[in-house]
Amino acid sequence: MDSFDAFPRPQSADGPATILAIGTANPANVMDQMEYADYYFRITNAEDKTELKRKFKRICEKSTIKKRHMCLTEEILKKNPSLCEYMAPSFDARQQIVLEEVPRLAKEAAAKAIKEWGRPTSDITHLVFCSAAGVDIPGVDYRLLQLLGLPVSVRRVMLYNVGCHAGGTALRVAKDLAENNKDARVLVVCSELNVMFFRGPDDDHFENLIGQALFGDGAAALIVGADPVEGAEKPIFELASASQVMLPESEEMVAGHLREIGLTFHLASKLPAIVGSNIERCLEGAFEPLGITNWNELFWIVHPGGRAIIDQVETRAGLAPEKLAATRHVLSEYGNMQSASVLFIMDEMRKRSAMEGHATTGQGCQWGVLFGFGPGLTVETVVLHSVPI
Ligand SMILES: CC(=O)CC(=O)SCCNC(=O)CCNC(=O)[C@H](O)C(C)(C)COP(=O)(O)OP(=O)(O)OC[C@H]1O[C@@H](n2cnc3c(N)ncnc32)[C@H](O)[C@@H]1OP(=O)(O)O
Repeated sequence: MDSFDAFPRPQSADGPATILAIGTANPANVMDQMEYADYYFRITNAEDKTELKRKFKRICEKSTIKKRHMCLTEEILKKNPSLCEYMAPSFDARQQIVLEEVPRLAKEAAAKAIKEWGRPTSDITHLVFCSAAGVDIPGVDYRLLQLLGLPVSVRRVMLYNVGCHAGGTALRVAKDLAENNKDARVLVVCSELNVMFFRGPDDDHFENLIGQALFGDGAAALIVGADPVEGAEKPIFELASASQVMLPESEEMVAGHLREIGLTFHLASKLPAIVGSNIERCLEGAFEPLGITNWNELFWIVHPGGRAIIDQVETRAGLAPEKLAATRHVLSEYGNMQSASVLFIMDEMRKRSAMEGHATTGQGCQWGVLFGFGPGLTVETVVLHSVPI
C-alpha cells in the first residue's frame, strides 16, 4: 500500500455550510451615548479641554449610536488610571482585564448558541475564535475550550488582531471546515472589547476621538455545519460563497499598532468614501453566478464601521432604506463591536424576519450579502441563502 493511502482522507459534506444556531452576549455595564462626552472627559481628567469635548459631543451625536456596552466600568477605570491617560504605559493592566473578560464573554455567547443548537458539546469538532484583544499563549481559544468543557480533540483556529472584517473571515474559514470535513460542527466565536484602545483625548489626535465614540463590547457565537440532521438541527442561513479582496492603495486607511500604551489606531477620513466606491465591484463579483444585478433583491448585513460607512454603502448600491435597517439597529444599540457586529446583525435579521411575518429568515428574500470591512483595506463578501420560516 502506498504510505499516504494508509491515512484516512477527510470526506466532503454533501450540502453547503449552514448556520445552525446564534448566541450573543454583552457586558452588563451600559453607556448612554448622549451622556458619554460628559462621562468620558470627566473620567479621563480632561474637563479643561472644552473645545475638544464639544467636538466629541458632535461626533457622538452624529454617530446615530444610542448606547454601548463596555466592560470598563467607572470603578475599573478608577483602579487603573493609566488607561485614562492618552499615552501612559498600560499594556499589562489592559492584558490583565482582557485575558479574563474576552473568554468570559465568549463563553456566555457560546453557551447560548449551544443551547439553541440542542446537541451535546461533545459533537463540536472545530473552534474558530477571533478577537482583537487578549493575545496570549495558549490563547483565549484554549481558555474557552476549558470554560465550556469542550473535548480536547476540538481542532482550534485562533484569529488574533485580524480587524473588523474578521467576522467575515471566521465565516469563510468555518465554511471551508464544514464543507470539507463530513459531519464537522464548527463553533465560531467573535469576542471583542475596547479595553486595548480606551484612552484619554489628545488635542491633535482626532482619529482617537472617533474611535472612542464608536466602539462597544460584545461577543457572538455560531454553530456551523453542513447537512443538518433532520429533526435535531434547524438551519438559519446557508453560506453559498465567501471571498476576500484587498482594496488598492488603501493600506494606511485603517491601521492598529500594539504598543506599551495599548493599541493605537489610525482611521482616515476618506475611509467611508473608499469603501463605498468599491461596493458595486464586490457585489458584481459575488452575484455573477446567480445573475443578480438588482441589489434591492437581496437582504443585507453590513459591518457597521460607522454611520458614514453605512450611508455610503446604501447610496452606492442604490438601496431602499429598509435594506439596512437591521445593520443600523445593531449600530445604534451596541456601537461598532468589530468582528462580532455582523454576527449580531445576522441574529437581528432572522429575529425581525420572524417577528415581521416574512416567509424567509432574510426578510422574505432568498439571497443576501454580508460585508466585513477592516484593515488592509480588506473586504470579506459572504453570499447567504435564507431558509423558509
Ligand atoms: C473599514 C472599517 O469599517 C473597519 C472599522 O470598523 S474601523 C472604524 C471605521 N469607522 C470610521 O472610520 C468612522 C466613519 N465615520 C463616520 O461614521 C462619521 O464620519 C462620524 C459618525 C464619525 C461623524 O459623522 P459625520 O456625519 O461625518 O459628521 P461630521 O460633522 O462630518 O464629523 C464630525 C467631526 O468629526 C470629524 N471627523 C470625521 N471623521 C474623521 C476622521 N476619520 N478623523 C478625524 N476626524 C474626523 C470631522 O472633521 C468633524 O469635526 P468638526 O465637528 O470639528 O467639524
